[in-house]
Amino acid sequence: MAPPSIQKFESEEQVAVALAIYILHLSAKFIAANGTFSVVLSGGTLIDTLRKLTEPPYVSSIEWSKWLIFFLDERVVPLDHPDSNYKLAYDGFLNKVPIPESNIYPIKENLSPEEAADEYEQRLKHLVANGTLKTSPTTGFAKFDLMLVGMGPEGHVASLFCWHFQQFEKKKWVTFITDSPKPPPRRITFTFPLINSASEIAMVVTGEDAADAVKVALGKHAADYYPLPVQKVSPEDGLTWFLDKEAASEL
Ligand SMILES: O=C1O[C@H](COP(=O)(O)O)[C@@H](O)[C@H](O)[C@H]1O
Repeated sequence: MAPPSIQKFESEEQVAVALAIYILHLSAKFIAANGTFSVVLSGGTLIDTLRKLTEPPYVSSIEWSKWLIFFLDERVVPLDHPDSNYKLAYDGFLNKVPIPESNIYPIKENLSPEEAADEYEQRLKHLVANGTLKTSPTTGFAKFDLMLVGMGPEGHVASLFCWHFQQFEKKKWVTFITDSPKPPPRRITFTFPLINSASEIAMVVTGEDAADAVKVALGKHAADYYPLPVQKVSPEDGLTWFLDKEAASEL
């Protein structure tokens, strides 16, 4: 993999604009190549940073009907619950753009975390089998076009946390956690082999709370310590960090 591109901006507003332009170009590129654009969303602050895509001039420059939307991790709560990443994404982004409902893949409700993870993994495998999603020839996992990944202040990504075994999963595509250190405790999450099979990953990190973990991940001593989950993000084609001034303040 090529070294990551690290893009630093003066403000979160500038990150939002740069992210919209980056996504717009990838959307056009992948739709021209495959006819669709498969996008995986994190929850958290990332959703607000996508706001420029819903505004002129970007909103009318995208073929939204070709987008396919998946969720990098999800809290095992009803889809209309305030903790649901689907609800966050729907209220903040998805209901503002014309992506067909049938192209959006939330988790199934009323299942245990283990059942919800297995069901989502089976659905992804079915979408690979019927040609909706591509497969990585190197890993055999689904190969999403773009993952939009946020990071918690202690370096977690998706629902893969420090000191929790889910970050070491090698075979499953989607796994579950019932004791997440960040509430709510019951969640499902993509695993690192699935995350790292993506073509492109944008690590979108803003705010001073993230500065210490950004320093650990990208600073000159990054290789000296036991890696944070975020340091295991390593997609097949391209990794781009979008940082605002506060998040990059310790670099
Ligand atoms: O719990 C979660 O946290 C991370 C980071 O969220 P942020 O608010 O610090 O940006 C998020 O990426 C993940 O999807 C979410 O479930």
